[in-house]
Amino acid sequence: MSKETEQDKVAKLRRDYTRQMLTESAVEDSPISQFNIWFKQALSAEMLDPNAMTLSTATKEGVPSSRIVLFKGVDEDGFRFYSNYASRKGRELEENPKAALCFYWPPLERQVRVEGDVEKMNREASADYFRQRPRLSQLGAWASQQSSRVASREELENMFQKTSERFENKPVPLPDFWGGFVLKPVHVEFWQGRKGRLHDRICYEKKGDEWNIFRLAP
Ligand SMILES: Cc1cc2nc3c(=O)[nH]c(=O)nc-3n(C[C@H](O)[C@H](O)[C@H](O)COP(=O)(O)O)c2cc1C
Repeated sequence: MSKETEQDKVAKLRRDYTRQMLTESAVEDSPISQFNIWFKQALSAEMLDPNAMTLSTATKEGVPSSRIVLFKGVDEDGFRFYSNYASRKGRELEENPKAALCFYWPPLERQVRVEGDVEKMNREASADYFRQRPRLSQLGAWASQQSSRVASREELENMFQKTSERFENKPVPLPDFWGGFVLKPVHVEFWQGRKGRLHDRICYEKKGDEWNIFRLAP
């Protein structure tokens, strides 16, 4: 008999989802209200980084890329996050505003998917948020030309040092290349893991000002 390889072990990794269920009649009329309920439960559950979400963007040719960013709030306008406008994601959003978000909360056996168009936040709102960031993060935003090549770690640290000296004893202002984004959802899906892979998938799709609610096969 041949020995089980690491690859075989990986292929066998799975678990059953049995904790909860989700039905069309139990969800809120608005996906934002439904998200707020689930996010509150995620915050109360034992897990690291419940506010980490995968953001997927694409070039105008449709070449996709994904990375984690931190969720910073939501209201009827959309889901908020912050980044460098000149970064890869920033450049992709400039040429193609369509994007998707994905949250995964393993202890709750839940996933939330959000799709829509992304807009830049207004400067006052970005500045309000930037003021609340720790000083080191504010300096880091100035020091890092996010997603551009750097020759070495040393170069990065030198940039940080120069930035610290530049703003010594002064408040760090909002860089013009940094700020918030708002993803305005048109499609939101709530996924609850269920037994035997018969998961619940309840979706919201925007039609005018209304949200249509329907179920998808798992
Ligand atoms: C837990 C976690 C949180 C992160 N939060 C942010 C964030 O809020 N904003 C951000 O620009 N990058 C954040 N990053 C870094 C991004 O994943 C990514 O490396 C960076 O934004 C550059 O991506 P890009 O080259 O695709 O633009 C985070 C990474 C991790 C792992």
